[in-house]
Amino acid sequence: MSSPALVLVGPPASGKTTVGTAVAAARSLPFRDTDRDVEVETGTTIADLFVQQGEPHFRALEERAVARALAEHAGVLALGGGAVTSAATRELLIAYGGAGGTVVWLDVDVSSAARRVGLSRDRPLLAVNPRAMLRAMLEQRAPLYAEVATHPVTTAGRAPEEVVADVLAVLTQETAR
Ligand SMILES: Nc1ncnc2c1ncn2[C@@H]1O[C@H](COP(=O)(O)OP(=O)(O)OP(=O)(O)O)[C@@H](O)[C@H]1O
Ligand SMILES: O=C(O)C1=C[C@@H](O)[C@@H](O)[C@H](O)C1
Ligand SMILES: [Mg+2]
Repeated sequence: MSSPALVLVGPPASGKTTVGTAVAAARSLPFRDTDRDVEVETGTTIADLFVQQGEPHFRALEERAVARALAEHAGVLALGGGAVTSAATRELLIAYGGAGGTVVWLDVDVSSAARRVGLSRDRPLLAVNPRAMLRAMLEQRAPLYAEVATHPVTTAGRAPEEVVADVLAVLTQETAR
């Protein structure tokens, strides 16, 4: 059993994969992404899982993947954008944060997120009217990210390098405590 050096939460296109990969490289830590874990476990893509099995099935797999990664991954862990919609996952994250873990919420505004998503079709929930979906997601989920986060970090209008520097500073500050 181990626990992550850092957990990243945030909406789609907030930069979890981009920032998480860079932070992990800077600290020589392994990077893990629960979306990827679910894809490896099922041998399919998240987009196909949504279409073929439905969102509730994906959410159940995601809940298990998050619990497993929180228990065994010692590096940087990025969660799927909607992972915090599970009360069980929020409880695990709050316990991890309470025990000294670091949960960074990468916050983003609707316009930046919409621009970053562009015409990508990899995100099933954003396949139709991405801007309106992002707006609703950001509004509904902000309190959930806030509930589990130990450190909010804004990414709106900021280059990935700036966000990476902020997250590294959070880690340095937490290690010194
Ligand atoms: N701070 C930033 N400024 C501008 N573009 C960014 C920033 N962070 C990430 N991006 C770009 O936005 C896109 C989405 O980023 P990324 O895949 O890291 O987000 P994510 O949070 O992992 O999304 P998902 O929840 O879908 O996995 C990528 O093309 C990335 O290069
Ligand atoms: O925001 C969401 O609900 C999602 C985000 C992605 O990371 C994937 O987990 C999936 O596309 C659902
Ligand atoms: Mg990602």
